[in-house]
Amino acid sequence: MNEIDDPRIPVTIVTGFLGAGKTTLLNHLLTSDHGQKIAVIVNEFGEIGIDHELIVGADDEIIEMNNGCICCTVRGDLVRIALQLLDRKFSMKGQAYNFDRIVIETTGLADPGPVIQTFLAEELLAQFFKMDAVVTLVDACHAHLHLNQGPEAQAQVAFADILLLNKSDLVTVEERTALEARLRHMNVSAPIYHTCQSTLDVRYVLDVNAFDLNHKLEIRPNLLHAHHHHHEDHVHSIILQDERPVQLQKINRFMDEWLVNHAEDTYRYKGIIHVDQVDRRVVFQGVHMMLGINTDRNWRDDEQRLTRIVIIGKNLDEAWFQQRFAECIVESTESTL
Ligand SMILES: Nc1nc2c(ncn2[C@@H]2O[C@H](COP(=O)(O)OP(=O)(O)OP(=O)(O)O)[C@@H](O)[C@H]2O)c(=O)[nH]1
Repeated sequence: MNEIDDPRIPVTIVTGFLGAGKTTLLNHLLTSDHGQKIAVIVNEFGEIGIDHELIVGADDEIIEMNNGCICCTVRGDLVRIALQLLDRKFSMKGQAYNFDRIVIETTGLADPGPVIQTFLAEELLAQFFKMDAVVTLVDACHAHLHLNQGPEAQAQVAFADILLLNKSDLVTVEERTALEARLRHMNVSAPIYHTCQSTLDVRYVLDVNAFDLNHKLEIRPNLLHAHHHHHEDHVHSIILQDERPVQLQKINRFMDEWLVNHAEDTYRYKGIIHVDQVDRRVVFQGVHMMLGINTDRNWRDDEQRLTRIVIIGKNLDEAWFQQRFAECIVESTESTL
């Protein structure tokens, strides 16, 4: 489906480690002049939430989920809340609440994967909502500490469609550059913006369709060439790319094998596939085992047909991915058969 025609309600997930600036970003989004009504879902640990007290939206609806971490115990709650919001949006009754989009702030320790999966996997949610972007706040001052400490911060970087390097007032230009290189190695496709008080033009984070790799690659084709190898982080990105067409059955087999053997370590993957004898682009994206694949528009005459796949994961065996991908490519002598 063409993203412009997509009538579904956009969902933005705001994630990031403890204290990175998530609530500050939320306030910025709620007070900026974009003319949209935002329904906010805030997930906090503990019975009594604090964050909602700190959120400034006047008209906007703030819904708290305090019964646990959004990625573990409250997935059912998330479905229920999203469906209730939907009900109110389309309700003919007096208290209809006609919001334009949802923003979900996860706890600092949440793995955003299950939240994305919920929106992809629950049929009703997938029908009415589309993932707009996962926005990950990184505390520029403490990022190395957070990233070295445990898998959560690394996973949040891996899942990001947009990375905000926040608190840039607290670090030097050299420190920022070094951190950016580290993040770029972990997540090759997310644009990185440097922010102070989580402030930036909202057009960089809302309605960007960032979950759809196609869009991003069209804007910044060189993203795929950024490659660094100088860090020890377990999370990193792999790029599979070739101008020659791939054979459908072979790429299907490759992806089956990939999901059977490597789904757990594959946080995010997105791609456009140039399939032999097919005039339309095949696009796919997924999270762990949850894969969505479809054909979208025809290749344009003025564009290079190209397969481009980005995989972000933990301890990935790049040689295996490259080799299996290479085996899917149709040699020019075969393609006319
Ligand atoms: N110096 C500096 N402080 C900032 C910046 N952005 C946010 N802060 C401060 O950092 C603290 C944490 O910001 P929050 O927005 O509450 O962070 P959070 O990610 O929502 O925090 P948790 O909900 O605890 O995970 C607050 O005191 C903010 O005022 C910034 O760019 N520079």
